Amino acid sequence: MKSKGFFINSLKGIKIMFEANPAMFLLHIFFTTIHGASWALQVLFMQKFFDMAQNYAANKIDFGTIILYLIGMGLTYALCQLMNGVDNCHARILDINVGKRTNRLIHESIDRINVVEFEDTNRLDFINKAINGSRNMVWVCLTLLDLVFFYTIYFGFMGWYLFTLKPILGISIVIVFIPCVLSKLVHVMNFKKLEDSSAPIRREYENYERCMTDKEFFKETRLLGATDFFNRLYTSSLRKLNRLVFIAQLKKNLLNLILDIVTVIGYGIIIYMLFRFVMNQEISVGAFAAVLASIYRLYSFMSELVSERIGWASENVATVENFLDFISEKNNPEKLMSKPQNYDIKLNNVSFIYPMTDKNALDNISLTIHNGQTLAIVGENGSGKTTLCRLIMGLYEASEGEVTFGDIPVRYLSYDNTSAVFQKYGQYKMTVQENLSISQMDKPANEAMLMDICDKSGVLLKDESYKDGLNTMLGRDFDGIEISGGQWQRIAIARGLFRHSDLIILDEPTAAIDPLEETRLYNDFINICNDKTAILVTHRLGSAKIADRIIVLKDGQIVQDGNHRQLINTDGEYKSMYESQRKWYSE
Ligand SMILES: Nc1ncnc2c1ncn2[C@@H]1O[C@H](COP(=O)(O)OP(=O)(O)OP(=O)(O)O)[C@@H](O)[C@H]1O
Repeated sequence: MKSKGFFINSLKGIKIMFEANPAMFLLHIFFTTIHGASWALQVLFMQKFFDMAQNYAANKIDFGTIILYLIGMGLTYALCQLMNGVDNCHARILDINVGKRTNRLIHESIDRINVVEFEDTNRLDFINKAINGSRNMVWVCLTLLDLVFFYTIYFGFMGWYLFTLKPILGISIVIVFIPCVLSKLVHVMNFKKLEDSSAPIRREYENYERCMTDKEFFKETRLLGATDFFNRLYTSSLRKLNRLVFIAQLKKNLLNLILDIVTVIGYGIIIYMLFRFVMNQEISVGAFAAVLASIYRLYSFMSELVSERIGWASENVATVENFLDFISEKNNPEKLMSKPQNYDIKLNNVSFIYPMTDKNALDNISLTIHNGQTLAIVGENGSGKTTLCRLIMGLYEASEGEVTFGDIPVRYLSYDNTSAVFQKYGQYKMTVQENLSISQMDKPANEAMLMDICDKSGVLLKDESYKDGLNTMLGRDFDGIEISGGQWQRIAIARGLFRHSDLIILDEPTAAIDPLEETRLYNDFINICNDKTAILVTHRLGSAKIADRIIVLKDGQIVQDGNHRQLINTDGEYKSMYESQRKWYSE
């Protein structure tokens, strides 16, 4: 799709900035305008002061008058510095203020998208850029606002001022600045090329660095004695990157040198012209001094605008466009309907394919799960168990066929009254109580109930590690305690059990839990789940026995369906899996 460009995206962003806080936005425009005008005023006062100083030397004015002009010039200097500070500081305050709105917009948009989109790396890339865009938006928009209300005022004034002094001065200054603008533009373009070509190498060496230093990897890397290996790979990709940067820097510096020489020659010509004009009394001494002092300022504002401001904005405007596109997407209607009473869950010829893959993860599944039933789903790795659970929860939409609760398609239903313990569960760095009651923070927590759930899930609050009971902070990030993988899993189970639900899905909830506790938990599940529909995914077939019904998945299809007794008496997938696990324990 064609990019909408800097202006259109900035205008859209400016609308969001205005809506976030109209008063603050207008105040910023006011400050920026005064800031631009203050530099123009300074040039005028400087000319006046030097002209008056000449008059004073010729005894045309008294000392008091020249002092007044000196004070006036000092005040315009002070105003410039003051407005510089106020403008910059207010821009930061505006950024924080608008940030509240952009953050909310991005979080609402993320909440609206289909969960399956997180499985698509292109889409993930887009979302990450949109998140960056939400942070960059204010600064990209401020570039446009400053261009209009600061730089245009200052450059416009200087153009007018020089032109009225001597038209040739105005024109020469523009000509002298062309090499400066060109060099900055070439630099920005080269930088972009360098970024594009170095991005994969950068990813490569960051990956090798992570393999040596990241908490997740470094123990294994050290144990395997692979540090040297990664170090070599790291050094080699760093060398490639350095070479790219060196060539880009060399080109940039050579170009800068040539263009700087052109600019210096141009300066020399302008100063010579100024000298001639003042000697011929075509311009005043004050105008000579004011122009001389302003050339440097003009140059620095020009290079700041082109290389820093516009350069940065043009590099980042694409992320702002992603942000604006993302927040205007309306792809996923809000799930609003409540579930019907005593519903059966029906899957009618359901198939599902993950984005960017070409094979169905689930293939033409038809299944009815009766209200209140406990269903175990078993099968080899990759047979589709987790995917089936996600479709039943309504997190993913079927590619073909339909999942219904009663007669209502699951995509129209809210997630209320559905609870789950995920295979990859969240480790929220919060207190035990917050971890458990995260699904109903708007209601006061029932402490007795929380304690009971902790007891049932094996979260041993009396244990000395949970020194503050329910208020114990978990995770080192916020000075909490570190707990083991199995203990985190028990917290996740407790969270799943605490949530009020008529459907609970447990996707391998006990993989990290010791066998004794696991047996106790499964025995308790029967009681905990007796008034709900429960779906349990497990690799340990001994625990599948507690279910009323077991289905066996293979290559995305149901290959067996029955209770433990029926399946164990039938030659098939379940019996062979069960026998092989049993042998492991009995031999
Ligand atoms: N994010 C994904 N993107 C693409 N394909 C995926 C993704 N997740 C799973 N798959 C594929 O879908 C199929 C089913 O995966 P699923 O995770 O549902 O299996 P599973 O039975 O739960 O496996 P396990 O027992 O290992 O947890 C597999 O072939 C897997 O490769």
